[in-house]
Amino acid sequence: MNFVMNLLKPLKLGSGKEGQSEEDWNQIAAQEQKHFSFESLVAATKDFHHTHKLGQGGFGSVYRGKLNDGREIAVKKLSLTSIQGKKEFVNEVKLLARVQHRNVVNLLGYCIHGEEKLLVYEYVINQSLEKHFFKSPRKEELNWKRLHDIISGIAKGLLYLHEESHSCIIHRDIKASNILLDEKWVPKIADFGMARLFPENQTHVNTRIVGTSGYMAPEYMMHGYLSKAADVFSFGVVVLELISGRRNSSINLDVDAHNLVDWAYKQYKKGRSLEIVERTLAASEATDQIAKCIQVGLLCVQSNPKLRPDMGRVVVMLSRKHGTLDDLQISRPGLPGVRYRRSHHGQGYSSASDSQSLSHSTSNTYGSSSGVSTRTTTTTSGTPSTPAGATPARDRGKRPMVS
Ligand SMILES: Nc1ncnc2c1ncn2[C@@H]1O[C@H](COP(=O)(O)OP(=O)(O)OP(=O)(O)O)[C@@H](O)[C@H]1O
Repeated sequence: MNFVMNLLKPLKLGSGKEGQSEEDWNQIAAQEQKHFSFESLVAATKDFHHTHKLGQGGFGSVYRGKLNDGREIAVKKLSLTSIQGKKEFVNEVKLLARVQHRNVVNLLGYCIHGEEKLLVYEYVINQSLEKHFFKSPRKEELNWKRLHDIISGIAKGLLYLHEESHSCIIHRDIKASNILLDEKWVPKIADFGMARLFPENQTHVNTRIVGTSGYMAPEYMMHGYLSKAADVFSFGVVVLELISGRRNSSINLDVDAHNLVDWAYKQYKKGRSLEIVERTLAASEATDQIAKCIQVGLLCVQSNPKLRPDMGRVVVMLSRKHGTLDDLQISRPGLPGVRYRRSHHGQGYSSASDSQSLSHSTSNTYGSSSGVSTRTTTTTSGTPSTPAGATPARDRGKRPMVS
């Protein structure tokens, strides 16, 4: 009963309200079920017809559909390798379905049909950031104002997942292809809870990935050290990618730099940070604001996770219309392949490059030399060494930290 009462509050049908009919209660209880029949999803997607397929992700295929009531949906058919029990799956989905924010893709419900487990999301029409922002030349509609709104929206969505939802959710795979855009270009973080639906002891699935090279914080990638700061790092990479129109892992930089993040930092140190700005954006008059956003991006990708701002601070910095961040010190960014060592002064990591020149580890497993954002799969035999007190990178990866 309490549970239903709580549900009523946001719907403004508060418990104190007189005349609450039984029908209302039933309706709300039914909504909470979040259950979709398999038949309704078959009908919505024309039997999962290939023309309805939106894409294939690490967790399964996604289909576009339309429900009888007119709602447009995206249905994710999870790969059958999930060994999670039905009850846990349902509990988890109900938990995730209560995660609701303007900048997070809405999970509408689920369906279990024999071995099949399906997730039903709101359909987000404008596809992913990745599909829009790395094209050259960019469309004029992707002007600075729009881009700034998108960056701020992602920051707010991440702040919500970290601090404002019922439990802290660390996404672990923030990247341009996991940010969808609605018809008004409002960004929505997708894939935010997939890992919660898979048990940690799951043996690896070929297609499943811990994170995406180029976006993963070095301390997480190299040592499995996971904290909210890992998402902050990935967010910083996305910011710099959107402003520059280049992928972090791209090797098409005709400059002496390991990747985009490294290049942006070097330009910043020389007082030439605006040189990384994408051509169409460079014409914008909001150069102060662009420069400030570059600084925010660079603050987020610092190698030492303790120096990165939390998302609350990021949101505040982005919302400040005037003023610079020049009083802030920005240290070296984290780079794949650089050794990280445990700080003597507390938990956390600092890179060898914080105090010395860059020293590359012998392993280049995580190097990005393909020019494409390479994804990294960790298997039982390939689990990175995990320092005491750190959350290990799991075989299944991407299990959000819940506090
Ligand atoms: N709610 C949604 N609305 C519209 N399109 C979606 C939705 N969810 C996913 N998609 C699209 O479906 C495709 C597959 O998405 P999915 O999240 O499964 O994989 P991915 O992000 O491409 O890869 P990965 O799972 O490895 O991160 C993508 O093209 C994505 O844009």
